[in-house]
Amino acid sequence: MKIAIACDHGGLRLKEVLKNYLETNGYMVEDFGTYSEDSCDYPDYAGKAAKAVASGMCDRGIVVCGTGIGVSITANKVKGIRCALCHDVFSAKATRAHNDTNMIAMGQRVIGEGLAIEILSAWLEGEYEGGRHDQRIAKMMAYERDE
Ligand SMILES: O=C(CO)[C@H](O)[C@H](O)[C@H](O)COP(=O)(O)O
Repeated sequence: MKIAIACDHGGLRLKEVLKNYLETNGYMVEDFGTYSEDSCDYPDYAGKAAKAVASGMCDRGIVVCGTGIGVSITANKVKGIRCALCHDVFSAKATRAHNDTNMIAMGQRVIGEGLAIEILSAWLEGEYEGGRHDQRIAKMMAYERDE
């Protein structure tokens, strides 16, 4: 599985931790930056990762900023993206099972590294349940087409 990852200056340290976890566990990682703690604008980086997932270049995406909010809003503006902001393991599992999310967002200023890794691991391993959730996702995605 190939994973797109991106952050702003407020998420750089956590992005590096998550990237290291992914590479250690056999995932391919495409890092869309940022690469330093110099102040920058999160849409520039979260947008690139989201487009890589939407185009099929990457299978899933992870975005990190201070709160996770700015990067998740940005990612969800890209057609085909369902990005969940998760700061607990229950939500990470539920959003794979019910929402079939293809991206996850986290905030470096909100949670610690150990919890972030547990959340990421649960999300990566989580399976979409299908069934009653199919029609809900279809209705959600229809808003992209203004239906
Ligand atoms: O987008 C955010 C808030 O929703 C992120 O937390 C950013 O990382 C944050 O806004 C950056 O703030 P800074 O004061 O420029 O470091």
